Amino acid sequence: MSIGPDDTRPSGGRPGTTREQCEALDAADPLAGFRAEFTLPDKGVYLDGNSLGALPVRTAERVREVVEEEWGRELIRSWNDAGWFEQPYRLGGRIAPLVGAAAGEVVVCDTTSVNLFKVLAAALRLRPGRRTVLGDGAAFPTDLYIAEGVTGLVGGARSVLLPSTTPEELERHLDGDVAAVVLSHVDYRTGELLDMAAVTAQVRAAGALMIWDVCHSVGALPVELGSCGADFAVGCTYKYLNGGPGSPAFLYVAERHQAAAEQPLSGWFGHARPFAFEPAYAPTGGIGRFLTSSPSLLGQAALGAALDVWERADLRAVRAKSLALTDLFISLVEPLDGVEVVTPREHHRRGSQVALRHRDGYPVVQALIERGVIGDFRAPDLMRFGFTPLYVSYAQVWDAAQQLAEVLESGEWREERFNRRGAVT
Ligand SMILES: Cc1ncc(COP(=O)(O)O)c(C=O)c1O
Ligand SMILES: Nc1c(O)cccc1C(=O)C[C@H](N)C(=O)O
Repeated sequence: MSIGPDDTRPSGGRPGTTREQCEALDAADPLAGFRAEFTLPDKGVYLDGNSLGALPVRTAERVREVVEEEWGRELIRSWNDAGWFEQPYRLGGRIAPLVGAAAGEVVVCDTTSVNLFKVLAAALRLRPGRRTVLGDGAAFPTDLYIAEGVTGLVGGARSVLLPSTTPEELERHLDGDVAAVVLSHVDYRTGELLDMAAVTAQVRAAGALMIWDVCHSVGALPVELGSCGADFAVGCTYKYLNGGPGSPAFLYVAERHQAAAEQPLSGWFGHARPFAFEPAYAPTGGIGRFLTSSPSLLGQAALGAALDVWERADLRAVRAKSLALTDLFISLVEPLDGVEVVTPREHHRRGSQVALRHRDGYPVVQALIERGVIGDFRAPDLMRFGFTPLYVSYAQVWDAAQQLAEVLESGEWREERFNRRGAVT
């Protein structure tokens, strides 16, 4: 089977775009030049940037400089001379425009889970008469585990999981006991994008605080934490921002909360006078009070190099291409037998990935990976494909859809080696 206009489509199926048309789209793509800024396999299509972003070409050199020059040659002097102390703030300031925040509202530190622990605990303290934390039962589980952990430490607090995130369901649960709501801007499985402005307004109207997890939207689309009125947010940098495996995460605290917010991981980097070595904790002003420990400088160096690319990328162009790539992929794969497109078709409800339900999604993804098309699988039956506009081309989307059609048509995914459940990512 092949995809393209010569196919016999099931009724309702749209005629496909040809590969030549995709090549023409690539030739006119204003973001095409960014591809050369990443190290990518010569062959194949990488559609897993929603899990681990690709390696920016400049990263290795920047990390080498920090290792050999700042650390190796300058040693301890680099804390002051190379600006190591300021790095969490500086990187936060560079992420701020990508999430619609002011520079002093974002800081880079720790991991998404740890940062969620900090901001959720701070939110509970800001709403002392309230004890419920609402989360989405289908959220990436670490968020739910952290909500469980935080509420477990606060007398009388509880974590309640919503069966869905519709406005009606939220309304049903938003009573006077809800202190905070934690939701993902883009769902890690389905790719569904929530209306940040509307949800935030609804939550705040009920007197609760809104905490967004923007792991799957930062770098994929413009995020507007400030104008949407978000109270707190957390996000990772290893997906669309391309900071590297396990790269440091970030957190956002709206300026209006910074003076009163108190987070429980009160380590010395959040102290007003860390080098006075005082026995009692006294938080510093501003976003800095959300720091805990010494920054991980090598990880931060890699993130800095990745953010250099973002200085030049126009997020509106990224969003436009992301929607075009996902539209293209959906139109090419929706007629395939046994495939159900789970990701919303409406642009305003879609992030930058496409999730396809297939009964045998796991071995199908393994067979695709062997052919060089790298996506991933999320139980029980979702094949996930992430589209990163800085380095995925239209022709590659066409090739990936063609490979999927061939895998399904040939039935090669039935081979025993694709059905061994070894891989975990
Ligand atoms: C929505 C979401 N939140 C959090 C995480 C992970 O957090 P951490 O950086 O703590 O591993 C992920 C994926 O890894 C995620 O998809
Ligand atoms: N963060 C990951 C990791 O450290 C290892 C493997 C995968 C991941 C992921 O990013 C999973 C991802 N959050 C997801 O959307 O499923």
